[in-house]
Amino acid sequence: MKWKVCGMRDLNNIEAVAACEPDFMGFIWVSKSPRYVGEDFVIPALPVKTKAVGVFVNESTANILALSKKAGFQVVQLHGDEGQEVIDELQAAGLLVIKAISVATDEDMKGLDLSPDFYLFDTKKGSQVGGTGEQFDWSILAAYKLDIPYFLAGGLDEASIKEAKQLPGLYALDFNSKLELSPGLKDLAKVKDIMKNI
Ligand SMILES: O=C(O)c1ccccc1N[C@@H]1O[C@H](COP(=O)(O)O)[C@@H](O)[C@H]1O
Repeated sequence: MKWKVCGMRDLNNIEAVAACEPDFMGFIWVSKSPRYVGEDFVIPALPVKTKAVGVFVNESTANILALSKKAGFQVVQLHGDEGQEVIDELQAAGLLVIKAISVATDEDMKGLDLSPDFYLFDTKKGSQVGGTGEQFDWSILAAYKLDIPYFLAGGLDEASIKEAKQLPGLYALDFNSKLELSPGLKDLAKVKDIMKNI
């Protein structure tokens, strides 16, 4: 099972979490987020195994591509209304694309007709996208039949691992706010627990 730690920002904390070698580490370029890295952030060297992910909400393709070169991420996570055209442009530029879908009911799983490299299913909560710290009803995913693998997100912690692993089509677990001491700062003891149990 692959795993991702998202919402990183503090350089010492990045280094400590990177030593646990998650498969993905996420950095949030959303100015309203308490985990926003800021426009001049450059991702420090990560282990070869760990892919850097830039997280965006309705950012322009041109800005994402410019930032991917300046900041150094190979994967993009899109949490807004981005459609196939944006996904195509980012993939054509060599980026892997994760398209986030907010889920509350079975209805939210209908009409998934995009072709990202991965979907990411996250908790729907009003107008908030991402970082809710709350889980949705995972039984909705029991009927998942698409060939596109997905990340599971939304309030995941160490206690989520066993049940989540049973889900069909699951590619990776995405940990964020439940591991935090404060926004953007992960509790290393919790990260190590996950590393051991994943
Ligand atoms: O964490 C944020 O602040 C955030 C802001 C905007 C878009 C995405 C964001 N985070 C992503 O949300 C999911 C779930 O996080 P949580 O575990 O519920 O806190 C995760 O993929 C984060 O990358």
